[in-house]
Amino acid sequence: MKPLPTIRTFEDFRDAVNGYRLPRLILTALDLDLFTHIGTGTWSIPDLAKQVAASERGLNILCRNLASAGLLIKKGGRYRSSRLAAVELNAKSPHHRQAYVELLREGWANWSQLTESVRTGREVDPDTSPDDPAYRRQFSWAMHHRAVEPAPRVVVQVPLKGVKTLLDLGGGPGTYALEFLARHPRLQATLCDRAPALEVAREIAATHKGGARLSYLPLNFMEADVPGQYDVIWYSNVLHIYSPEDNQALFKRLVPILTPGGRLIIQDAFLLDREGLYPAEANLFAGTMLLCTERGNTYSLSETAGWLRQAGFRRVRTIPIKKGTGDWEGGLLEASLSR
Ligand SMILES: C[S@@+](CC[C@H](N)C(=O)[O-])C[C@H]1O[C@@H](n2cnc3c(N)ncnc32)[C@H](O)[C@@H]1O
Repeated sequence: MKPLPTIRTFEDFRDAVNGYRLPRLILTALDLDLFTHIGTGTWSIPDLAKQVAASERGLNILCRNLASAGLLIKKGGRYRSSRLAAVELNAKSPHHRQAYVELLREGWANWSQLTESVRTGREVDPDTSPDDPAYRRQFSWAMHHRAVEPAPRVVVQVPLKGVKTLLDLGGGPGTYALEFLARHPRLQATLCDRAPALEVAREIAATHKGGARLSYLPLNFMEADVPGQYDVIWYSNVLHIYSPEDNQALFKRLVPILTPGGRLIIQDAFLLDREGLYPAEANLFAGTMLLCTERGNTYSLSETAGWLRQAGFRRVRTIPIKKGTGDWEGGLLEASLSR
């Protein structure tokens, strides 16, 4: 995400508040399933209006704006989809990122309840259980669609020389574990998550190069101890779901399941500056955690490093990730035990 402009003048303020307009136009296109209707065809507004059951006036304004944003291409009053819209936002395409797009769409409804969440300090939908199978399946596919691009770029930058066993803790659909396996032919990996997430992972693993070396551990790791011994524990995008206390207690419980010299590697939306304000994406993501989790937040690299040292890890360092190639900005946090 590009850095957000600082708000200094009233005009900056107005522009920042008006920033909701393009997202809202895109979400309306998704509500209308516009990119699926357009498909790979070229449409006049009257024909498209009939196809999507919308007004010509409304669709004209919508499509013009989507074209100025690059999602549609306009020529002589007719519209077609951009490559991105035709391939990744079109339900008829094999590369449709359905679950992740749906998760992004839900963000609007969640963020519209932010005032209430700030007042109460509570998530917007406390009744949805993280164990609900349908919810978990859909979320796991969303996580796969989200991670499928960054995972190979990140995994090549994680040093795993000599590592035989890896635990992907809260690994969801296994996107990262499978990339580690594909890159390291002697590695065995274990994927620990809730059972419905592991079902999705099995489906993905069935068509993946490293799938045969992946084992599955259905477990709530906050409630039960994780069995086994591992050279590396990969904890990716889970830290932010939990409170500092939850994470500190977990880190202590992970020490005995690591082999001597073993490492815990954390990937998350770390805040990087002293005041905990930047990167903007990591700060904004804390809002999503307020809205969607009971106790989650985003944390600074330095406070997380402090929890790791307290848990008994001897050396804590950042694994640098080349700018623009990470799941988030700022690299990974690696904590090692003594040998
Ligand atoms: C945001 S997803 C991240 C998935 C994956 N690690 C990635 O980076 O793409 C968080 C995952 O952690 C799992 N998780 C969170 N708390 C858990 C717990 N207590 N026990 C088992 N799995 C948990 C969730 O089910 C979900 O699959």
